[in-house]
Amino acid sequence: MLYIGIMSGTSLDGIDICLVNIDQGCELVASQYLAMPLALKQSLLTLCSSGPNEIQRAALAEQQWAQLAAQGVKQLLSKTRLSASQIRAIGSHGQTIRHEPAQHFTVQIGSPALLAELTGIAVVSDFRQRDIAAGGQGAPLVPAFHEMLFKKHPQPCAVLNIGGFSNVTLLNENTSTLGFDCGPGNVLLDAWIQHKKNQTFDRNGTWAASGTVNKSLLNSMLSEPFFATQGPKSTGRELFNLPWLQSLLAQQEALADQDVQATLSEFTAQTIADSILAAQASTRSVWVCGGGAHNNDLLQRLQRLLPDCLVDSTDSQGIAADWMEAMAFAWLAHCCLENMPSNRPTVTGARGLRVLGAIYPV
Ligand SMILES: Nc1ncnc2c1ncn2[C@@H]1O[C@H](COP(=O)(O)OP(=O)(O)OP(=O)(O)O)[C@@H](O)[C@H]1O
Ligand SMILES: CC(=O)N[C@H]1[C@@H]2OC[C@@H](O2)[C@@H](O)[C@@H]1O[C@H](C)C(=O)O
Repeated sequence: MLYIGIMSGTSLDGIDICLVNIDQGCELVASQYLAMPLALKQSLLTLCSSGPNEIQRAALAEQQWAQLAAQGVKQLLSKTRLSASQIRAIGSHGQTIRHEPAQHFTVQIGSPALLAELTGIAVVSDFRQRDIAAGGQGAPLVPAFHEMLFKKHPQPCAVLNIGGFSNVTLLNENTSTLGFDCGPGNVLLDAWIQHKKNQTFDRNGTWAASGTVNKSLLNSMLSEPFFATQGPKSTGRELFNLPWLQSLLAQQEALADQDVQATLSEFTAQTIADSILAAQASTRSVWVCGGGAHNNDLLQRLQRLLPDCLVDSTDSQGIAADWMEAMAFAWLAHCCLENMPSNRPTVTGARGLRVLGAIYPV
């Protein structure tokens, strides 16, 4: 059965759209990336913190987001010569603009009704709400998908997504799947290079590699209480953002800009390595996906901090690192339509297994 998965992640770089065939597994058929137009990126970013007239701004931004996503779906259908009627459903994550699990809410916008109307395809969306209602974090949700994809791979292993934030799934054939957000992924690296060099990201981590890690800044970042807590846990831009970094920098001696980037890269690698070792010290392979899988500097630091593990992209396992999350949301839509629970209570802390998603039929 053919499904479309759409992910618009916390990096706000763009919308990932993929076409998959779901049978026994989940096979990637085609994909389409749409860069986020600057004005929409700015509107969405502004909605990530409180401000005037939010409801109106959110309602307008989600219409623009749905128009863009629908355009991408049409491009994908035209290049694969498929018609809307051949697609069972779209699984659309939408765009997270708030994530406050401690206050029992998370907000993803993306007007699934408009997306269904514009594409003529049923849409499954609002995946996080039921898990939150059941007392869970509502994130991360990809662990069930990783569990399905990697069940035949040697375990114990970890599947690591480095997107705006990083989250890990720990698989061990003898125990229940674990998973949690490790902390920032690319979000601070992106924010710092944007602030200092007006570039959207540090390609291959070259700028970070040119700097020197500052121990004092590193330790002050690592002392953030989020890192001392065990899972279930998830995080977002509410906690880790440019002002968070700047408030720590204000307590330091002045540092060269590239040294801050190097320290951010080391910090990101260390929070990931520490959380993998704390939760599953027996891990021997770490399969990396998400945009951070392209950051050589970050992966080298991670490999150095995890000397007993093989750290490599999921590409090496035949699973496209860039499309993992979009594929996951196609599969989550399938689970919803088949009435299959897709949260993992050991990951999110929900009271039990739940079928996730709301259906917007055609
Ligand atoms: N060649 C590269 N070198 C370094 N970093 C890269 C490269 N390509 C992508 N990235 C990073 O990956 C980010 C995008 O990753 P991704 O698309 O996985 O994020 P996302 O979907 O927003 O994530 P999530 O929802 O998991 O937080 C970019 O913002 C950039 O920081
Ligand atoms: C609330 C939210 O959007 N969280 C994202 C974010 O990006 C990475 C990490 O933080 C993860 O918890 C989650 O996304 C993936 C798709 C998940 O739910 O598994």
